[in-house]
Amino acid sequence: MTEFTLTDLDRIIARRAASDDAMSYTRKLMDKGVAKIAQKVGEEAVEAAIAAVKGDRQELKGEAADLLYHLLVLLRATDLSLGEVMAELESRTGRTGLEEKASRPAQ
Ligand SMILES: N=c1c2ncn([C@@H]3O[C@H](COP(=O)(O)OP(=O)(O)OP(=O)(O)O)[C@@H](O)[C@H]3O)c2ncn1[C@@H]1O[C@H](COP(=O)(O)O)[C@@H](O)[C@H]1O
Repeated sequence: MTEFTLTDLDRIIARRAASDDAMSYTRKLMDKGVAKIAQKVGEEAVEAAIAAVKGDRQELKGEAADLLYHLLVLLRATDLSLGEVMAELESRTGRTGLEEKASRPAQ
């Protein structure tokens, strides 16, 4: 199990989005704007769904990675942070962060 997280990827994306490296796919996507990034998210979501229905787990893994990467780029392009989305997900658990941490077994 890798320790690499969406937060780690989000930090990489932030650095690349702020760079002026013409070779950066992230930078190029940001330059194309929200509509193009949103289109990529839609395409990757459909490709992931098709892979799942086909039962192709290897393909689903790749498409899911593409989807998460493009979704994080979309959040950045729209000034919505990953933290805000995680807070929304946390609120749906009916718990506050403090309660969740308190209920975890001691390490
Ligand atoms: N996780 C990813 C990642 N996933 C997918 N992709 C790119 O997404 C693109 C999707 O390919 P497609 O064939 O669907 O798209 P395309 O034909 O190239 O482009 P369009 O014409 O459709 O816009 C590919 O070029 C992939 O390289 C990614 N590009 C970058 N990252 C991460 O972002 C980091 C920074 O990348 P750069 O910005 O390129 O330095 C990398 O180190 C990775 O960690």
